[in-house]
Amino acid sequence: MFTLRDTVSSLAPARQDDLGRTLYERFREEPDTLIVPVVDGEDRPIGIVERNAFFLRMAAEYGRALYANRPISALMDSEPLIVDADTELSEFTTDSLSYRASDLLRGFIVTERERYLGVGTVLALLQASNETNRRGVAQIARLAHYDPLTDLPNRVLFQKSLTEALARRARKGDQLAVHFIDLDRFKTVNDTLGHPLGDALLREAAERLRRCVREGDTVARLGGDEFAVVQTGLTDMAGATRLAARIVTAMAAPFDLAGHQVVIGASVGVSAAPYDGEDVDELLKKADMALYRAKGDGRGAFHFFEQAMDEQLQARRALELDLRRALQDGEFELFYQPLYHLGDERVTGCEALLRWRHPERGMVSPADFIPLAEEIGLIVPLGDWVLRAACAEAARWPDHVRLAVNLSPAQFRDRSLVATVVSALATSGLPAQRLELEITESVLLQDNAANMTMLHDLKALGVRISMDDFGTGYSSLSYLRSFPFDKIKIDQTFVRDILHDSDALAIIKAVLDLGASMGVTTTAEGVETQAQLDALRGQGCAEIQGYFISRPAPADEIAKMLGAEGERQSAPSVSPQSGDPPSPQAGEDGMSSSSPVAERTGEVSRGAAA
Ligand SMILES: Nc1nc2c(ncn2[C@@H]2O[C@H](COP(=O)(O)O[C@H]3[C@@H](O)[C@H](n4cnc5c(=O)[nH]c(N)nc54)O[C@@H]3COP(=O)(O)O)[C@@H](O)[C@H]2O)c(=O)[nH]1
Repeated sequence: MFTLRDTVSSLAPARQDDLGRTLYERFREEPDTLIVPVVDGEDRPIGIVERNAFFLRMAAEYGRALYANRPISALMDSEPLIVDADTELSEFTTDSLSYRASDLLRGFIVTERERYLGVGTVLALLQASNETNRRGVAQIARLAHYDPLTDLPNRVLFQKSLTEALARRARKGDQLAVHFIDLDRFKTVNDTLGHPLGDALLREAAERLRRCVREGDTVARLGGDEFAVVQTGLTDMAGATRLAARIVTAMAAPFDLAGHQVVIGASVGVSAAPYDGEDVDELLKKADMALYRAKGDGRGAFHFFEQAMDEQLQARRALELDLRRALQDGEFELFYQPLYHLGDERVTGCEALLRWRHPERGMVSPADFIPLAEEIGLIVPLGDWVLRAACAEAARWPDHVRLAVNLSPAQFRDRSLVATVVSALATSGLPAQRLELEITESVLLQDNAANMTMLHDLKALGVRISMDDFGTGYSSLSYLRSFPFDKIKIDQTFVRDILHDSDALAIIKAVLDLGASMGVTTTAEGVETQAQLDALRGQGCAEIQGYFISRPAPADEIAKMLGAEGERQSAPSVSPQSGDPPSPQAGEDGMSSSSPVAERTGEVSRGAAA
């Protein structure tokens, strides 16, 4: 066996490029790692293989760079060949070896999740290669079926075991269960205590799983913190329930990691044969769906597959595909809802609210797609688009009208948020003082220190920061102390109840007092009636937002309304003679084709004329 050091130092200095040095440094940190060099037919090193998929992929890149004798940077952007995850290792027959070897020489990338395949491929390469590499074959062969960290069967062997167990089940006529297990807080352990302790945790988790099952069952590590069990010889599902519960209990017990007591827990999804199918892929897919539900139910639980999950997942997948396409196809648009100053009696700002005009579904509410966009990471490009489009629009409004934009916690995780805001302001020419960014306390709940730094950076630009949905979270008050917010927006649930719930009124009064004592503007959201407006005015509320003033409206209607307002000499009154609440037939703002927005906007204009 060779070390990476040997491999790298055998290369001409010009070839010891940045990537080589990176690999070298990483290897120095984990010197026990199995390293096998891969050479081409003429004994030239073309890469290395290591048990970690990251290195394997880097090795393929490295080999590609060496082969082509070009700098790595020139190759990073080229199109990689992604090997199909379902390719069977048996496909690597003698005849296909040279073909596969040439693939590596051209440079292919093994996806991170399919390590076994990478190992299998390299095995094939090694077999095809010279005597030097044959020494690595035995170790690599074991890696093709076992996870080196836990010594459990890997995904390939697991699938093979499940296939065999299903065939036995069919002969005997008994039942079988597949348990998909995902550790709940493993990533936190890895991130906070480091990878060596993360590895120790995985080894201990594997040991606990081994102790949970009976002889004849198969426990496997599928990758990362995912494990699976094939439970055989069942007469009914009670046995599967007992095993799933046993696994949850075993994983809930604290792990002792070099003196650190760590509690993580696990979620389990279960599918069963013959009820959920007789096919390996189908059973795995259904156990995975059940696991998704178990995680959604708050983790540390198990769930059996139910048909409804399949339908929900299909619907979610369809929405996800549509959502990814929608941004490219320009199906998103922005509506704006005025914020009205009760003292000045004029519109002092507008909140940008995202709308999705779907070609078949019609208007889709942001409440229905923003959580999904957050989950799949699409909120970052979508949020960028919102910021840029809204700033460009607001730059055309009168100078005293601010723009409010909602930010998701996921946009803070991206770390490029401040740069995006700077760029949106610069491109649009909107002064920073006219931009208000609305965040909820969840931004401060997650990764508090980093998010707080970003908030301070944004404030330093001159941008205003509002605390949205105030009163609905866990500890809003403590968050108010932790950051100098410019505005507090009282959640609409309190405004809705202001007239008939003394608690809601008391909370609103308290928040208004708090805002006044802190010198922070307070805005009441969701004002729908004159009576609510009067009650808020009576409590000294400065600014309101809600259907009573205007529903969210398309940009051109808002521009017209602001233009009309700007032309007025006298301040408008927001006490329409009728004082009617919006019609219940009016429909959701922007969610129907006959928008009531113009009507409500007209009402503000009518107020202006009054
Ligand atoms: N991260 C982002 N989140 C966004 C963006 N655009 C919207 N959102 C969030 O989606 C949620 C639902 O928004 P929407 O359906 O637009 O609802 C807003 C208003 O229409 C509604 N509203 C306003 N006045 C009234 C009223 O009088 N009655 C009533 N029943 N509803 C009213 O309230 C929503 C505004 O909420 P808020 O943001 O808390 O001010 C919502 O959580 C949006 O934040 C986006 O671009 N990015």
